[in-house]
Amino acid sequence: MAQLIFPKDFLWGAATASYQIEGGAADDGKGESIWDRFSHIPGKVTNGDTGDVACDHYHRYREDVRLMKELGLKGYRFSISWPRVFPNGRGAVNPQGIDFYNRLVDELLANGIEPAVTLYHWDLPQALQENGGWGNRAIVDDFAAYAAYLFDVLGDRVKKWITHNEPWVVAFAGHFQGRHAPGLTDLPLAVQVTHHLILSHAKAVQAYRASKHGDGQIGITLNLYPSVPASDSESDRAAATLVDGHNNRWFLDPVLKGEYPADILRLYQERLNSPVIEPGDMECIAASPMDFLGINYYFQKVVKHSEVHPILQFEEIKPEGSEYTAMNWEITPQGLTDLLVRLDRDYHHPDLYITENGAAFKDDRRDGGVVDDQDRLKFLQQHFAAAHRALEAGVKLKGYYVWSLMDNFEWAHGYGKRFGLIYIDYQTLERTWKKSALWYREVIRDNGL
Ligand SMILES: OC[C@H]1NNC[C@@H](O)[C@@H]1O
Ligand SMILES: [Ca+2]
Repeated sequence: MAQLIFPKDFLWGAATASYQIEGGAADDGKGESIWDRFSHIPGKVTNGDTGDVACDHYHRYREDVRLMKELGLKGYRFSISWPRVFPNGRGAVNPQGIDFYNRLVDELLANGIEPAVTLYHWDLPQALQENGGWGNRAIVDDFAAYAAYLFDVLGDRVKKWITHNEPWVVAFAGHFQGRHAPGLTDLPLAVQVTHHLILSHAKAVQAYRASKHGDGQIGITLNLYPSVPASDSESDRAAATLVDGHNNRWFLDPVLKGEYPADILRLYQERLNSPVIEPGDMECIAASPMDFLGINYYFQKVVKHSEVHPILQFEEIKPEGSEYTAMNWEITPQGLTDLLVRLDRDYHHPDLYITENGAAFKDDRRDGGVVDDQDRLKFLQQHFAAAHRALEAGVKLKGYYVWSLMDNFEWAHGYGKRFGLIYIDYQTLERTWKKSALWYREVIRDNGL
């Protein structure tokens, strides 16, 4: 019998994303995405891995839904490949592309699994990137039109929508650090991209409210983490505040309070002359309240002051004696509790979903026909317990999607980093259960642990 019982109707789920699992990168009329382009540039992705085939979910989705059913998932979070639906980003729809998502949604519903759809999880149509992509303000209307089309076609059956996945990563990994598509290294541009992402989120929310199927829930997913000063020195505490502003508050404040945080806005506008905010933008953002906040949680960060960059004056440290995942991320379950309690306190008690939490480990041990991933099972156990502590503190946590349903393309790391509850053999595409999946099935059945 479980000791930690979760609320009735708590939504236990798992998450994936289109470019990471679908494959079929040029099948049935799909257009090129910026990740198709980026992953084929030599040196960008470990081992030269690409999403050409991935888990071949595009062809194997019925088998994968069957696995979700066996897992007992209540919900499944997945993303739609914009260029599979609009090969050129706008204009003509690809009927075979939207047909795939219609079939997937119907298969989920037929198996009693609630779909949660992410509109954008990084695979922008390459045709739009040719026009400047997220750096060109015209993208805001393209995104709103793309969203409105999906609300119209899928909105009768899909009642949970997420506009963006991790806008910080889209903006800064893709336009400043250069380690993600489109591989740019321009900080003022990255900040301008954050504004276009947030504005496009607001326009999509407004399009949802205006759509004939707008009776569901819509939100955004942010990658958030507590930032802890490495010492109690003034400079380290200032660095932690800067990281909290740069990674967390810059996104939380506009989507939940309708304004950018003053400290970060001043820093960016004085030092970067960015973002350009046009008259009416902030009113539009403030006038587009959402129904829930999605949180992707993996770690907390310990930061110290650093001159490594003239503006982003912080550096992460890796505490001695801690446990780390295969991504070299410190394992910090208490950070999840602290984050959830903080969000509840500082942002007026919003409905929250953990839209991603999970870990990569080597997954190189077998126990009979099952992958013996005790480290992932323990990671999830600790983080589910941490979420339960937040529930006990009154946080309105409504559900938890484990990242990920299956091993998949981990962006610049390729296929070498395995986050799945289900193991993928990339030679045969065979799916194999891991012990963490068998354990998760019990948690869902008992609604607790
Ligand atoms: O790094 C693990 C995950 N993090 N959030 C976004 C996903 O696409 C990643 O695979
Ligand atoms: Ca518009």
